Amino acid sequence: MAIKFGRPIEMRDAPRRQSALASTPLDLTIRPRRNRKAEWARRLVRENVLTTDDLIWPMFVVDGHNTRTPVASMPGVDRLTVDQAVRDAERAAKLNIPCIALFPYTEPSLRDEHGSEALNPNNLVCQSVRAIKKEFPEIGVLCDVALDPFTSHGHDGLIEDGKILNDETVAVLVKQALVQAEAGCDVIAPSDMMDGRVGAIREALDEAGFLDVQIMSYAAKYASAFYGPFRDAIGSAKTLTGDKRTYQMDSANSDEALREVELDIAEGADMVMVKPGMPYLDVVRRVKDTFAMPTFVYQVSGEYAMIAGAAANGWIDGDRAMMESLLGFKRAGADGILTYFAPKAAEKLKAEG
Ligand SMILES: NCc1[nH]cc(CCC(=O)O)c1CC(=O)O
Ligand SMILES: [Mg+2]
Repeated sequence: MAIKFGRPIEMRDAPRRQSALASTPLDLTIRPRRNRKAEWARRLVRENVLTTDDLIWPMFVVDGHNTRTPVASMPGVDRLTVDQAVRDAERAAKLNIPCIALFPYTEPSLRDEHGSEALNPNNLVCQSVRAIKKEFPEIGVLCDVALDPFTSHGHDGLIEDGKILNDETVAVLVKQALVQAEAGCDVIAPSDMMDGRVGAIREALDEAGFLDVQIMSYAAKYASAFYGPFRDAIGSAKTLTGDKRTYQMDSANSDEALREVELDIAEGADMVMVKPGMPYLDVVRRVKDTFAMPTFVYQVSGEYAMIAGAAANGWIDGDRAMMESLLGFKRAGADGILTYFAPKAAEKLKAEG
């Protein structure tokens, strides 16, 4: 079911012919439509642009060989075995996408209460980083730091008596970050929302000599229903007990986002992120205006699924909705966007020249 959207209807500069619709013109000095009268004029006054430089491509990796498994709730997104992740990294490099982000689907048998597999220097993420950096050293690789892909309970941290422990979790996250840096990761991205983890990770990275490894903190990360498809993709949807509201933020708040971002900057974050994206554009704008930091936004799995799913049904024009949503992040002040649309958007931008 293809959607047909309009051929361009442009205004004419020539005086209108006599027609039944003609009437006396309104006495308007200011007619904002003049600046929209033709594509060249719209281009001239356009305030924001999306370029390939704005994109970070998140990928899911899984054990095995030469296999791509579709994620049912994310049409167009696959789980990739390491060799296939390298192929997609090649596609990213060819498209000039600056950075990719890696998320593992961990075999259920490797998940435990403490998320021990996160510290295995040969886990899927570390294998992928090594394989990708070996073939494509010029592409940036970002690694998520959190325990949820590795825990049997699906939480980002350690649990005791039903409570997520902060400081004990931070100690494990520090080790996870070091293991990833050792594997060659360029950007450490803590997504767990424990207090104090950015400072602890920065200190440990510096002590270990990883002075140039950047930290992009998921600084204002909300407890969101839009993470559903991601949890399918990494296999934590079925195992997750309860919700993440004691560590991820309440969606009613935005002053709190500023306090969270301020702390992460003080602790050494090089870049900050707001997540999810579309329901939180106001937060992106406030963060950018307040701190003038490199500010990123994550268009999360549920946002992707809404657009890709509606497009697959022929309910919206998928390409246009994709580009409009990405430009919206730029307009809100984001310097970059983590989005599953990255390869598609980059291809479109390339084709448009
Ligand atoms: N801490 C893990 C993590 N890192 C990124 C996402 C979500 C990304 C997406 O939905 O696309 C999540 C899920 C969660 O917090 O439950
Ligand atoms: Mg915080």
